[in-house]
Amino acid sequence: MQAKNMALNYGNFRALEDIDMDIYEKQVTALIGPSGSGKSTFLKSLNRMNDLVEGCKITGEISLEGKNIYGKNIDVNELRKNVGMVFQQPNPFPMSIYDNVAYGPRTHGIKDKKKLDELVEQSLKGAAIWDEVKDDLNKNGLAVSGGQQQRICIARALAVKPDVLLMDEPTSALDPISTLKVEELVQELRKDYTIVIVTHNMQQAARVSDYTAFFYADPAKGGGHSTVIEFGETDQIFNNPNNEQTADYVAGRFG
Ligand SMILES: Nc1ncnc2c1ncn2[C@@H]1O[C@H](COP(=O)(O)OP(=O)(O)OP(=O)(O)O)[C@@H](O)[C@H]1O
Repeated sequence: MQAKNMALNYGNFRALEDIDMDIYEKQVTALIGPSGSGKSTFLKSLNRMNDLVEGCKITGEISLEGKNIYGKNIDVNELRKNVGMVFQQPNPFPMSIYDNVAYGPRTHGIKDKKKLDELVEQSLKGAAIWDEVKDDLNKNGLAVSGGQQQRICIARALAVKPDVLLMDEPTSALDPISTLKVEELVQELRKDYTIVIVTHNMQQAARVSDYTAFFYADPAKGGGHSTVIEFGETDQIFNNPNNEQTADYVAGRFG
């Protein structure tokens, strides 16, 4: 995916501006930056989740495989099938584990039981939770641990076979062991998916990502007007940043 001269307003509040960024295929891109620097806002722009926010206006371009996702004739349901999302709080639907994962394929018209069984198994395996739940597929998706719920949500996102997976602080509500499992999973998933992950955890960004974008709102601009002030390979951003704010932030000196 690619953002070109992208800017976003919530009403009169200019949250993001001058965003030019490549999101490389089958790589993990981490979005880091202080609270309120627009990381989630940018992430949600990548599958048009901000369409649901009244007064939100986006200019410039965000493209998926060369096609502007804000252009004419874009089917937003199709876009969200290609660009899936996992949220900060695990949010399984109040239904069985099986139905959670089969939900997306069913809404896209797949009814065949054998096909659905296959997809559910594949997706739960893809989310590294099959072994833990395979004998309990009828159990309510909310009746398992938070870490398992999050992997069920990842399986639910994988079930519609997206190209891109957006993850908004996917481990911030999880214990350290579940966090590690999700981090290991991200390492596995990057073989097949393009992943964009928002994280406040610098070690996590350094561990799981190939590229890192540092979002920053210059206080001199009086709030908002956030932009990506540095983008590069994660190693470079963490070990040899070009920008003073990036260096201070990754060293934990503010934020
Ligand atoms: N729906 C909204 N309406 C108005 N302003 C919003 C809305 N959502 C976010 N904002 C503002 O946009 C700016 C960017 O917010 P955003 O949540 O994207 O930042 P963030 O970097 O993800 O923060 P955090 O790390 O705290 O989650 C903030 O100033 C926030 O108050």
